[in-house]
Formats: sequence, structure tokens, C-alpha cells
Amino acid sequence: MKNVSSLCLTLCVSILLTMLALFIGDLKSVNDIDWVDAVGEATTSMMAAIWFILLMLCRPRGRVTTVLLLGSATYWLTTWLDLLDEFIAYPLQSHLFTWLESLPAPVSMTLLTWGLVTWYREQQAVNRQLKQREHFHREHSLIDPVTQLYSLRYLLIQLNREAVLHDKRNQPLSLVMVDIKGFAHYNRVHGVQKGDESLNEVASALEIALRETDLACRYTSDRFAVLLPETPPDEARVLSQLIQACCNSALKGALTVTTVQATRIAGESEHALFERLNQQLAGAKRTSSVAMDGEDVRCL
Ligand SMILES: Nc1nc2c(ncn2[C@@H]2O[C@H](COP(=O)(O)OP(=O)(O)OP(=O)(O)O)[C@@H](O)[C@H]2O)c(=O)[nH]1
Repeated sequence: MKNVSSLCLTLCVSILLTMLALFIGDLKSVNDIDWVDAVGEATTSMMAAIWFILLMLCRPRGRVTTVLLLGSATYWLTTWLDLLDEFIAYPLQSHLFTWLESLPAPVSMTLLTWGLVTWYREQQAVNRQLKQREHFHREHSLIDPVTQLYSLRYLLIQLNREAVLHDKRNQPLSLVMVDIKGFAHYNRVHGVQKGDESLNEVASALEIALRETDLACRYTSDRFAVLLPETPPDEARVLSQLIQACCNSALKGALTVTTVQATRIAGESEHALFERLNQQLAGAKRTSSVAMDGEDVRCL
């Protein structure tokens, strides 16, 4: 058990003090005992012991705990001596127990106060660390672990901010959606690791193709979204084609991507904008599969 040695030490000291008290003084007769006082002192001593044991159980070892345990042990011993006083009469010439009853009380209170102040400081340091850890965790949940691109959560935060500027200053705001064709099939044939490599190739290609102000993120499994601030529709179209060419060249023919773009309409919600992009993407994928079917028929 933690800090059990302090409990043993305190019990030993209390036994020694009791023996010393019995050696110096005499037991009072039942009639001489003030039972109300005795019950009061016994309750105080019991509570002091409970405080000590609780501290012993809940605190980890360390400087703060040592001070707190020392303070509460001294306080417990003081209350124990007060209790003994109710049952033992000391000779008038012996001042030892009078001192022992009076002196440890201020010492224990000083130690406890010092312990509580250092405990408060320690707790503040722990809180600071917890805050930093939470911040670190939040920051890292904004990054996609596979591609190291920003996650959709981060893109939505930025999109919200850009949308305000778009509405206020009427700056054009566009988005490009990139989707890898037949990724599930590729994963099945070549394995998840190869699939991950392809995702990373697309992520690198996006980073190369984009301007400094643009922001790429992993939207879902094989789909990426690119935020293009201050970009009108014709510029977005050119960038979308450039992104497609870059990604396809990075994938070296193993896979190809489809890209679509949309420019935000003033006041349009993020949900509506993404809905528009997803529908466009579904349409583009349908068109390309029909074209591929046509090519297959012509080949035959
Ligand atoms: N390697 C890998 N695969 C993933 C990851 N996340 C999701 N996937 C897989 O990506 C696949 C996406 O499948 P779909 O959405 O059908 O995409 P698709 O096969 O390209 O279909 P189309 O887009 O219609 O051409 C699923 O098989 C997922 O299991 C990942 O982090 N790594």
C-alpha cells in the first residue's frame, strides 16, 4: 500500500506517547472523567486519523504528499494527546505533556497549510500539462493519419472562415473535388498497403499542384477536396484540370482520378456546396463510364 510506512511510524509514535503518558501520569477514576469532553476529543482524533488515511491512500508519493502527511500525522498526534489528557492525570510538576499538547498543533497547522499551498501549485502545473495535451490531441485530429493532409474537420473550419469573407467582401470561393476511380477494386487486387501508397501519391501531387493559399484535405476514403480562396469559376476550371493531370501523372497509369469544381453561391451553406460537388462528381463518373463502355464497343 502507498505511504504505508508513514502510517506505521505514526502508530508507533502514538503507542510510545501513550506508554510515556501512562508512565508519567495516573489513570483518572471514572467519576473524574468529563465524558462530554472525552467524546469530543475522541471524535476529533478519529476524524484526524481518517484525514491522514485518506491522504495516504489518494496521494502519489512525492514532496507535496510528504509535507501533507507530516502535517496531518502531527495533527492526529496532537488530538491523540488531547484525548489521553481526558483519561490520564499528569503530576503538576511535569510540564512535558502540557508542551506536547500545545506545541505540535501550530506546527501541524503550518505544515498542512504549506502542503495545501504546494498541492495547489502542483495541481496548476498538472492542469497546464493537461491543457497542452488536449491542444495537441485536437491539433492532431485535424490531420489525416494516412496522407498527412488536413482532415475534413479542418477544411470545414477554414471553409466557414472563407465563406464569411466571401459573403462580406464578395470574394469568389471555389472548391475542387478529386476522386480516384476504381479504388476499391485496386485495393482488392493489390492490397491495402498499395492502396495507401496511391492515396499518398495523390496527396503529394495535390501539394505540388496547389498555390500557397489553397488547402487540400482528405474528404473521405478515396476522395479529396481542395479549397480555392479568391478563385473565380474559370480559374477553378483550369486548376481542376491541372490537379487532374498532376494526380494522373503521379499515379503513373495504375489508377486515374476524376475532378469536378464548383464556385460558392453567396449565402450557400457548406452542406449545399458539398452536395452540389458530390452530384457533379457522380455525373462526371457516369459520363466517363459511358464513354469507356463506348470505347470498349468501338474496340470490339
Ligand atoms: N488503402 C486504403 N483504402 C481505403 C482507405 N479508406 C477507405 N479505403 C477503401 O477505399 C474504397 C473506396 O471505395 P469506393 O468509394 O467504392 O470507391 P471506388 O472503388 O473508387 O468507386 P468509384 O469512386 O465509384 O470509382 C473502399 O474499398 C475502402 O475500403 C484507406 O485509408 N486506405
